[in-house]
Amino acid sequence: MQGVTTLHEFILERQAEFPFATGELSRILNDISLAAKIVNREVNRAGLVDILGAQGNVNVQGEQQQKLDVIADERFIQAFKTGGEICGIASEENDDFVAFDNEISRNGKYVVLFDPLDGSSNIDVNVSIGTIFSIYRRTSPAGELATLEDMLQKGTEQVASGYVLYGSSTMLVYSTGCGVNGFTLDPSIGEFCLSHPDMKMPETSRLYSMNEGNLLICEEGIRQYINFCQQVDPPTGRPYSGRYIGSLVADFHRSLIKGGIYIYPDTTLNPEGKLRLIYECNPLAFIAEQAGGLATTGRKRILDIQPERLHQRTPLFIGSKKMVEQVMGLIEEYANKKIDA
Ligand SMILES: O=P(O)(O)OC[C@H]1O[C@](O)(COP(=O)(O)O)[C@@H](O)[C@@H]1O
Ligand SMILES: [Mg+2]
Ligand SMILES: [Mg+2]
Repeated sequence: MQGVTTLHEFILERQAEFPFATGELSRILNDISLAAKIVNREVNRAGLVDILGAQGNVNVQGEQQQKLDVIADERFIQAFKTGGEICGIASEENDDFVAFDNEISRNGKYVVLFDPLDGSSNIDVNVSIGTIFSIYRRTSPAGELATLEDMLQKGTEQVASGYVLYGSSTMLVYSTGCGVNGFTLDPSIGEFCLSHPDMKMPETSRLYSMNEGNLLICEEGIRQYINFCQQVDPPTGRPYSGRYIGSLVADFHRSLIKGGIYIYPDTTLNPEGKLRLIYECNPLAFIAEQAGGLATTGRKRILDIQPERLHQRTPLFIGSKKMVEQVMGLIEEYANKKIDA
């Protein structure tokens, strides 16, 4: 089709750049786009069919599972089970990882870790939500069942990651380590089409994003940073504007396009932070770095963290390079002041 590149075509074009590519990763990306279209259909008609509200269970995160959390989880697991490229998965919604125990899948080279529905608190109020995914090569031998070690790899080992944003339009954004590209779903043809080639995150911006309800229970350096953003100083474009959607995917997507910083710190109530390292932070950190941004715990690079547990949480400071560097500087400065005091 003149001038339009579909996701499928783009994946095949990029695959051709890797002489030894077998097509398995390409098929996984296509499986993800198909499952995303099915979930998108459910999201779009959520108010018309009985899929709003809570499912009635509490998940391993201690959260009330929403019906759409479960539906999205099932749709993606179904997509991952069939292809044969994937030997196992881990989902934010499931207590344990799943090793696919059939002959074809046992020979699959990859594992997928995912947050099937991100922004669950926004489902019922028709605010943008998403899906986040992360793909690794297995470390266990082919032919055997996938293992916990396959799931607990450092973020630096990702071969691909991305997210789907179910918003005013539906987008799929991903990276295989050669830049970041965004595709918009054209409902009239049912195809994701290249709309945001080679995405670059601006180095700085006037947008900051944090649930300020946590300001009194996080560390001083962060309060000082938010205070800096809110100071009146026209020459530096301050006060900056606060933006907080409450769906990580949507807040991240805005930062990717317009620049900005998203902060979800550890607090006295959540000493580890809230967001999940392997389902949420690693995949977005991979995208952020590929687009020229940064992702840290406030002290350490997210992608360098060695995961120890499936549902491990971490503080997250992600976004424009200069903004993340500035808040890290303040965190260190005030932590040292506290020590010296
Ligand atoms: O309500 P809070 O504490 O601000 O947390 C909002 C954050 O929690 C999340 O909803 C957690 O993700 P899930 O919806 O997948 O559980 C993020 O999307 C969002 O950024
Ligand atoms: Mg989430
Ligand atoms: Mg979720």
